[in-house]
Order: sequence, then C-alpha cells, then structure tokens
Amino acid sequence: MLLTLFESHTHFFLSMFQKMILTKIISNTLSLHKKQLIEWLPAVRYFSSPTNPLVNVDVNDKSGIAVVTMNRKPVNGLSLELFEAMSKALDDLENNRIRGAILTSSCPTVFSAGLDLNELYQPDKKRFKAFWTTFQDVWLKLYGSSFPTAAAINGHAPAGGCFLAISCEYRVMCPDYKIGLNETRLGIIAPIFLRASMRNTVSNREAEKALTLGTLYSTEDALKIGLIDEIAIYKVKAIERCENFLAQFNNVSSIARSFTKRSLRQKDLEELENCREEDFNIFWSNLIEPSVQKQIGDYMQSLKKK
Ligand SMILES: CCCCCCC/C=C/C(=O)SCCNC(=O)CCNC(=O)[C@H](O)C(C)(C)COP(=O)(O)OP(=O)(O)OC[C@H]1O[C@@H](n2cnc3c(N)ncnc32)[C@H](O)[C@@H]1OP(=O)(O)O
Repeated sequence: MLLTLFESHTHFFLSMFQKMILTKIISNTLSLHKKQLIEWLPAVRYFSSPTNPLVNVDVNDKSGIAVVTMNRKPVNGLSLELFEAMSKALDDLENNRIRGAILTSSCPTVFSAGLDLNELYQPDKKRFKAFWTTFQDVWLKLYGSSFPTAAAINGHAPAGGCFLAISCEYRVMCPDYKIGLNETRLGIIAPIFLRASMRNTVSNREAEKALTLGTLYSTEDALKIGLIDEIAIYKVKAIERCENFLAQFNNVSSIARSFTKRSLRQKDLEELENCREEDFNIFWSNLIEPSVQKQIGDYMQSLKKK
C-alpha cells in the first residue's frame, strides 16, 4: 500500500526508469528494516479499545499515551476476570504502537488491594491455575512491554497493587496512602517475578527488608526508599507527572529505547518464562497449607469486621 501511494504521488515527476530504481530501493529497505520503518511512519494507528467494564483504555490521539484504568469496585481486587481484561488490554496496546501507558484506578482511595482474597481462599485448583497463569501473563506483558509505562498510584497499593506499580518504569503516588509487599504477613511466599520487580526498583537490601518484613510504607517513606519516584497531590496531577515522564521519550529513538529496556529486563523475564509451571506449583503448595488458609480466612474476616 505504501508503495502504491508512493508510486501514485511520484507519477508525474519521475521518469519510468527513476521510478523503478526508487521503488526497488524502498522495497529492499522495507523488507530489511520493517521494524525501523515504524520509527518514521506517522503514529496514526491509535485506537479506542472496545469497552471492557473492568479495564478502561483511553488513548490520547495527540500524545499517543494510553491511560489504562482498573475498574473493579470497591478495591480493584485482582481476580481472574480482571487479569484477563488487563492481559487483553496489554495485547491491544502492544499491537497499536502507542507511545506509552499509564496505569491507574477508578476507585477513589485504592489503586489496587492486591490479589482478590477470594481467589486465594479455599481455591479450586483448575480456576486457580487459570488465575495464576493469567497473572504471570500480565506481568510478562507489563514488565516486558515494548512501550514505556508509568503508574499513577491514586490510592492504597498493598501486595499485588504494589506489584503492578513496580512492574512499570515510573511511579507517581498521591499522599496519605500505603504501598508495599505485605505477602509474608499473610504467610505467603513472594513468587519469583515479584522479587525481580522489587529488586529492579529498590536496592537489594531494601528489597530484602521490605519483602521479609512485609512492610507497608506511607507515601512519604516510599519516596525515601525509592519505591516511588514522585508525590502528586491529586490523581489528575499524578497522571500529568506520568505524562511528563513519558513525554521525555519523544526525543529518544523508540527502537533504541525498547531494545535497551528489553535487554535490561530480559533475565528477569526469562527466569519466569523458564519456570512458569514450577512457579505455580510452589505458590499452590504454599497456598493450600492449612495454616496459610487459616491465616487468609482470618484476614478476610478482619477486613470485613472493620
Ligand atoms: C500480584 C501480586 C504479586 C504476587 C504476590 C503473590 C501474593 C500476593 C498476594 C496478595 O496480593 S494478597 C492480597 C493482599 N491485600 C491486602 O493485604 C490488602 C487488604 N485490603 C486492605 O488493606 C484494605 O481493604 C485497603 C486496600 C487498604 C482499602 O481499605 P478501605 O477501608 O478503603 O476498604 P475496606 O473496607 O478494607 O474494603 C472494602 C471491601 O473490599 C474487601 N477487600 C479488601 N481487600 C480485598 C482483597 N484483597 N480481596 C478481596 N476483597 C478485599 C473488604 O473485605 C471489604 O469488603 P466488604 O466488607 O465491603 O464486603
């Protein structure tokens, strides 16, 4: 199609011979550098995603930045259905050459309360397998995305909520909320990919302390240890700051940027790719321990009693 367009526009200006040579050059270039071509093609393929009630994707046509909003009230508990919607949204974004994505929440005071405890309590193995596999998919797609990512953390982000945020490349959080990986407090062993995202964000020592103690940090303390990058007073401001971060990449080759990101994250991604089944088995056998089930059950009760 590009060649046809080229040919029609040059018809009046070039001789047949010149046209043949130029067409050949472009055709060779296309087959050799299909990927590089994306760099100089105008970014016109931005889309509005078909509405999914659980994940809303809103792409700004001018900036090419997508705001991906989790919408599972009351606390964005990460259920199988929410993970499926996120996985699909990430595929759509990847296929549509967006310039960046910002992950945020429609819940007024919660970014995400982490894994839906109903998926963890008295689980059915078949459903849980689908749940865990989709969760792994989401992490592989988010952490390994070719486009840059940021999280506008407009509320509490414990456990899985924190995990989603640290899988992005930049984090802006609103004040007076809590963020952290409190899995050990529930008797849950942090899976391999969670450890990778955490080590990629804070120092190894902070990661070890945070994971073993299961600490939930205030927004201000999270900034001090580098778990987040900035504080913004409201959600709108947080999104704005994320946009500013992503806009910096306008002056950077997108190919060079995405290859560099990929190579920095490759080892972590491969680590999970190579042991997805084992990762599931480890988590499952820990999860169904009677003592862990009791701890989760008691915890769910304590949340309901509040
Ligand atoms: C992707 C994870 C990486 C891999 C790690 C693997 C292990 C991961 C494990 C987890 O993610 S386990 C989940 C851990 N989550 C938490 O510990 C957070 C628990 N929730 C809270 O602390 C609070 O709800 C909140 C997020 C601080 C919000 O507080 P708020 O006062 O605004 O709301 P609540 O009244 O507490 O909750 C409203 C409603 O929602 C229910 N609920 C809360 N969290 C969850 C949850 N994670 N799953 C399911 N349901 C949840 C809560 O019971 C209330 O229900 P109702 O009383 O209205 O029926």
